[in-house]
Amino acid sequence: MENTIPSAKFNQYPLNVTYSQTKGRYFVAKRDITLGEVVLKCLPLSTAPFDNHRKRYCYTCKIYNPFSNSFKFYCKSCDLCYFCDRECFNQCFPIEQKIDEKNLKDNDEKVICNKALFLKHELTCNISRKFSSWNINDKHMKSVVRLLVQILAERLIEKSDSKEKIDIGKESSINNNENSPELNEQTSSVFILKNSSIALKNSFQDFLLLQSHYLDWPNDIKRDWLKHEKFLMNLFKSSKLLDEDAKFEDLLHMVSKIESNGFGVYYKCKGKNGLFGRAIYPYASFFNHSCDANCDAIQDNYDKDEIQLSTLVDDESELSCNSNKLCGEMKFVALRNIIKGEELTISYIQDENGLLPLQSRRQKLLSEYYFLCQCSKCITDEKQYRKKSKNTKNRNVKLNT
Ligand SMILES: C[S@@+](CC[C@H](N)C(=O)[O-])C[C@H]1O[C@@H](n2cnc3c(N)ncnc32)[C@H](O)[C@@H]1O
Repeated sequence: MENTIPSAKFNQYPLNVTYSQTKGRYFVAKRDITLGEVVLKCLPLSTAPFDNHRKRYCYTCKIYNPFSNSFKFYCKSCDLCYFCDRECFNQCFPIEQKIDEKNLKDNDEKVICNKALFLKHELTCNISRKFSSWNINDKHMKSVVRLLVQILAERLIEKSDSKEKIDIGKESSINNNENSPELNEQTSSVFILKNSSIALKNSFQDFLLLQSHYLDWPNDIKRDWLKHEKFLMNLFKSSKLLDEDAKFEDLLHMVSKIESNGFGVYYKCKGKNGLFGRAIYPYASFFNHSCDANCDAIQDNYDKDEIQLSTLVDDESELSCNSNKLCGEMKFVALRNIIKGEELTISYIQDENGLLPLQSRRQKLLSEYYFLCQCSKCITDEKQYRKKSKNTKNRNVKLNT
């Protein structure tokens, strides 16, 4: 793990990645940081809404509208990808909106397509349909696999060199390419990749470097997953998202990486937070947990209080979110002044008032994340606890003598 410290990636931020044997890789402040300062901004590698939230989540701009029953634009084939407006829909479905460049007038806006998004949908549309037939009640398992599908599609997109930029309107072979997950060169030269944010963008390789706790899983959890080995391996291999020689254990390590490093994605509505899915931000995964965290995550994109609502046709409340398309950007801010060299941490568990006792905190982290917390608060509390129980023992010995 210490060999995989990508410190150079974080040049523009006031942090470095370092390593310790007990806590793995983690962030430290490379200078003094002041309260409220942004220490890191990241874009997600992938996001997946929970099934019952998918109709209010925009596949393109990643906005969530809790006031809408369902967005009007969606993929009828998979019924999984919904879009908040036509512009977002067009970015994912460029064929229907193809513009003949010769007929384009000077003032006409070109349709800008997000090639990576288009390819991702092409690769996952079929699998998403088959996935709906997976008859399980385990919502957690289902949502983890949904996210894994999106992440594995990233691998193929990266292989296809998605960074090439070119205008839509040139001849495309996409129509002949409907069922093939193999991405040919012509396909990849047809779109503009829209990526204007300065937030850090992760890659599939970054995901692979994340920590897995698969080997620490209790047997009953392993058994639960094993029950679905045949269905899942068939699903991933038939869609070419997994290579033929991949083993189920490889898949379970990826599942564990999602569980140990995934972030809940929240919307804020009338002052309350609601969870609508999960996402993976590999660079943000260098934040270790602390029971007295000095940083917190803010997901700007989902803050409904900052997004204008406008009433559109059919009396349906829809988002007017063009100026807010942050594509799921998450930023991390300092919760207090932090001095150079101090570890930067966030909290993985809900204990806002710091009221949970040491044993409960550690038990929660062990059962949900499979690690024994070694944060400075737990170490201090543990020392005090030991001292107290030693004093009590001594007192009891004295009383008995
Ligand atoms: C999101 S990752 C954080 C980065 C990780 N240290 C690494 O090397 O990739 C979460 C994992 O880091 C380790 N970790 C995080 N906080 C910790 C803590 N307070 N004490 C011990 N280990 C911790 C655990 O192994 C946990 O599963």
